[in-house]
Amino acid sequence: QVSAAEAQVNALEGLAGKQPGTRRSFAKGLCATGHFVGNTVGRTLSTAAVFNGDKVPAVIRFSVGGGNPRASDKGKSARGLAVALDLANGEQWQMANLSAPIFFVSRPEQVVPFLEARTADPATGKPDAAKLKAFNDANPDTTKQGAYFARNPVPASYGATPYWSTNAFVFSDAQGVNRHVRWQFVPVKGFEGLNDEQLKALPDNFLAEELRKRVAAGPVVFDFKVQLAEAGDNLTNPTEAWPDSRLLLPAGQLVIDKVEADGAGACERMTFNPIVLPKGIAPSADPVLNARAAPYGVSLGRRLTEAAGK
Ligand code: HEM
Repeated sequence: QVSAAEAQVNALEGLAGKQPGTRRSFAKGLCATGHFVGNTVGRTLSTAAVFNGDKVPAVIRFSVGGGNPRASDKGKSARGLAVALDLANGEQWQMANLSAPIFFVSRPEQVVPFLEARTADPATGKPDAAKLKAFNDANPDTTKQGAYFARNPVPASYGATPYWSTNAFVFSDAQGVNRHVRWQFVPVKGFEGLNDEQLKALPDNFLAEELRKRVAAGPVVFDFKVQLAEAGDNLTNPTEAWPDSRLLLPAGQLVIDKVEADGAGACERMTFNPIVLPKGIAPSADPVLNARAAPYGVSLGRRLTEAAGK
């Protein structure tokens, strides 16, 4: 009997091929460190101690989507920003955000068939086009994230693209009011994209070195912005962004001031489990969010035991 989480991780391995010792999703990446500082808006929205205004140490990982640790940095695919904040009171806030406002499935049950429809048929070495079309036709919601990446430029830097929670969370304030939110990390210096000519001139691996150079010249800073849901917004489907007209409130900043060498750093031998949250922030009922803890654990277990040669 294979659990849903094991089946999801198996399907990620099926698509990317077995890549021992690395994450089964967002396999390519590097560690960084810095800190988070919350502000008064954060304190108004949530009682979480992370917003108290003190510097909260952050372990960070930037990544490229997919299960291949040798993926090109030039792909029209996701970039990831994972953050683990160690609060002075002993709590942790872990998150794994990506460079699109939406995710590729509405429901966890779609993950395995989505990946399988894109996996090469051993007979032809290519995905079965008819199978992919049938899946897409039956699940049009799963084509929206790909369309988002296709119409947006490839980011020039890990430090110059926004990242979204995509899933909704619940912030609780001191009066006991609960608000559904989604958050974004927005680079204070703005988005930098690459045109086709610039892309051609770059090697497949440029993001890690670019980030080291950028941070050597000065800290990379993201505004942490909280988007508030209004009545009628879909709270449980991460393929549906909320309208841009929703209030978007800056509640703090993430500062990155150190980038590790390839393969080094605290982010390597841990996972970023998005339902590890401080008191004052809770998971929403989004089924995709609640399905994330188990496969992250499965992937961590597999890669750590492989790395140990077990
Ligand atoms: C049921 C749906 C999902 C499954 C099965 C899944 C699976 C995974 C797995 C297996 C990993 C590797 C974990 C590790 O080895 O540490 C991972 C990492 C990641 N996932 Fe998901 N995921 C899901 C949903 C999402 C969503 C909704 C987002 C949107 C923000 C997301 C963003 C990321 C990012 C950015 C990472 C890399 C984190 C890091 O750098 O450690 N995932 N996911």
